[in-house]
Amino acid sequence: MTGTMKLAIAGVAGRMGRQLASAAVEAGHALTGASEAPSSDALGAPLSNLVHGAPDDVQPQSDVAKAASGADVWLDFTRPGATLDALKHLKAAGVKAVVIGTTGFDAAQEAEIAEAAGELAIVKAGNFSLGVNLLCALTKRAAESLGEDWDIEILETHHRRKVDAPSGTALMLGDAAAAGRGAGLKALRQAPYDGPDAAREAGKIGFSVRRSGGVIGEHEVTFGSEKEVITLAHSALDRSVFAHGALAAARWALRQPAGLYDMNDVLGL
Ligand SMILES: NC(=O)C1=CN([C@@H]2O[C@H](COP(=O)(O)OP(=O)(O)OC[C@H]3O[C@@H](n4cnc5c(N)ncnc54)[C@H](OP(=O)(O)O)[C@@H]3O)[C@@H](O)[C@H]2O)C=CC1
Ligand SMILES: O=C(O)C1=N[C@H](C(=O)O)C[C@H](O)C1
Repeated sequence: MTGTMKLAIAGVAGRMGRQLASAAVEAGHALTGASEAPSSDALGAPLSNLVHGAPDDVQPQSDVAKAASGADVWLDFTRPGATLDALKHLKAAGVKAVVIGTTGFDAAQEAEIAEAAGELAIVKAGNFSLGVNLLCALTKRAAESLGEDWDIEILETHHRRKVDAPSGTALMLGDAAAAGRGAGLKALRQAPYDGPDAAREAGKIGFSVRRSGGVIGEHEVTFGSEKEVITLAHSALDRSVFAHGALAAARWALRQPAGLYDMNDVLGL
């Protein structure tokens, strides 16, 4: 499918919400609706107040059904509770596809998303940038090639306002590394290094987290043996990379049957 998509953006006043709205306007898509938290100052004000070039006659709503009405795609980069609440209303509102960028879901919440994918085409990713998705493929490949005597460690750095840790991207990289070792991350995740008995366990995948100022997102995977270290890394220099990836995912999802997809499916990686 080419041409204009009808889009609704959840959490439109947030960092990613604004990026998504601005990328959608730039690409000529129709912004038919937007949501915000019940306490948000942005509720009821024209979307053009938030994003240059956005329509004057669309206002952020706290009611998901109203925000989603008329949209083909719901783009959601908010908080786990908000995303799950929205999923309950989207099918009835006529939405065909959903793009979820929100991170920080627990296992029970992941299961709720999988259930919603029984009736909606959902693309969910902890990172929508091309670079990070390629980095995941490279990480899997390196983990396949290197034995347990190469320690896998993942370091992520983000801005001081990020609430979840480790980042969704770090967990994607951990999943990729674990898959390369023929296992799941649940089995291979190293307990945090903290306290008097915090030695590394052979074959485990460790995570370190930094929060600092305005850093958009930096990820590093190291494979360390006794005598050499391989480092694979990615830095996001602009949030628009996530928004452009999300719009590509939206376009792709509109052509798919109901199901749960990720960026590997969209990019054919
Ligand atoms: N997958 C990817 O490529 C990327 C994912 N992310 C993820 O996206 C999420 C959002 O990140 P970011 O934009 O930086 O965060 P922000 O806090 O800037 O934005 C989130 C927005 O959602 C709003 N919100 C909260 N509850 C609701 C609700 N019930 N209904 C509607 N809106 C709501 C917030 O409002 P309020 O502030 O008033 O609570 C806020 O405006 C995070 O989970 C982050 O990790 C971020 C970048 C890329
Ligand atoms: O919260 C953020 O900002 C980001 N979140 C995503 C994550 O949790 O990995 C993606 C990106 O790194 C920015």
